[in-house]
Amino acid sequence: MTARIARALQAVTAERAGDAVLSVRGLTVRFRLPGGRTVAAVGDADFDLAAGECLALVGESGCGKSVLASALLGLLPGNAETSGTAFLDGTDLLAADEKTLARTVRGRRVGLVPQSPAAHLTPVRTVRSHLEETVRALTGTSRRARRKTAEDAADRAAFPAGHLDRYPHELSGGLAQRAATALALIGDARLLLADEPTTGLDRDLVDRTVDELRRHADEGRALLLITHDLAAAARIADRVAVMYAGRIVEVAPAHRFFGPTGPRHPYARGLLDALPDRAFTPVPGMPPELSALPDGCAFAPRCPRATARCATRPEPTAGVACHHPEQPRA
Ligand SMILES: Nc1ncnc2c1ncn2[C@@H]1O[C@H](COP(=O)(O)OP(=O)(O)OP(=O)(O)O)[C@@H](O)[C@H]1O
Repeated sequence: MTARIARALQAVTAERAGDAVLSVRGLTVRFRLPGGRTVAAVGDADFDLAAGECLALVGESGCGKSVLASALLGLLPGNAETSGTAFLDGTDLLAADEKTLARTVRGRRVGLVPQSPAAHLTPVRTVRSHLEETVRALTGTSRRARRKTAEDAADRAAFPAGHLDRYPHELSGGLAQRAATALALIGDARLLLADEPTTGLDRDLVDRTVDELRRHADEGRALLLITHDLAAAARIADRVAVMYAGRIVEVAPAHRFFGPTGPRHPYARGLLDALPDRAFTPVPGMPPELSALPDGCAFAPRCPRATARCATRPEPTAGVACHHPEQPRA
């Protein structure tokens, strides 16, 4: 049996055992470019997400976080090639056909707070109309109750009631973000993918938004929070997955990741040390082009701990893909 098949079986087992709402194994996405080049946007991602759990997916811009979320919803463009498995309640999202995804997955079993909310709103409809239409499509709510359900969703996402009759072009970035969050909460999906749900919000609204997402998870749903905002991740995540150049290089419990022990992958340490309230020291250098990844560890050229051994790619061991993981700080 190949390692890949063994991992897919493991995913089905985890999901059947009821431990996982979502069980992802070997998720790989490549984009074909003109001239035969390829972009390795996501490589061999493995993770599980349980009911009531929030997993924060963090990493520098362009490392593949949004592509991973789009793959789970079957929203990748035609030049993408996807492999691996992603089981959600018995359905492999990566193998499901468009009809299944459109009728039973998107919005109903998987909610999405998209990264560019304004682009997902129809320009000629007000926010209220978006919300009420989504309530109609996703729930059996009667016409009379629709208005109230829509207003409740807006309130949960801190979208002000006085702005419900505005059109998308009349919304600030932060308001569009909150409208998108309200829309994503309506279907009560088992899995919520929130892709940068706090962009454009000030700190109070960031806290309010992520707390609402956390409450959503606490009611027995699973939340994948994709974010640059490590403070937001520290506030609500149970576990943190760090992505670098398309690969998940560490998955750690949030209390260890943000606590005195700290993460073990040197890149994860670097991300934390770059924070203004920590060492405020950026990770030197730049991430590699995803169309020209090295054979070995992609972080090695920027890594203070790299040795000749890093010319071979490290496989994840005890949650860390590194030949020279850092020792716990405490
Ligand atoms: N259709 C496409 N064709 C080729 N490459 C693509 C395509 N879509 C995305 N990519 C590439 O995939 C990589 C991962 O992009 P992705 O949007 O997932 O990054 P990200 O981690 O979400 O970044 P950010 O935090 O800025 O949103 C990027 O290098 C991007 O250029």
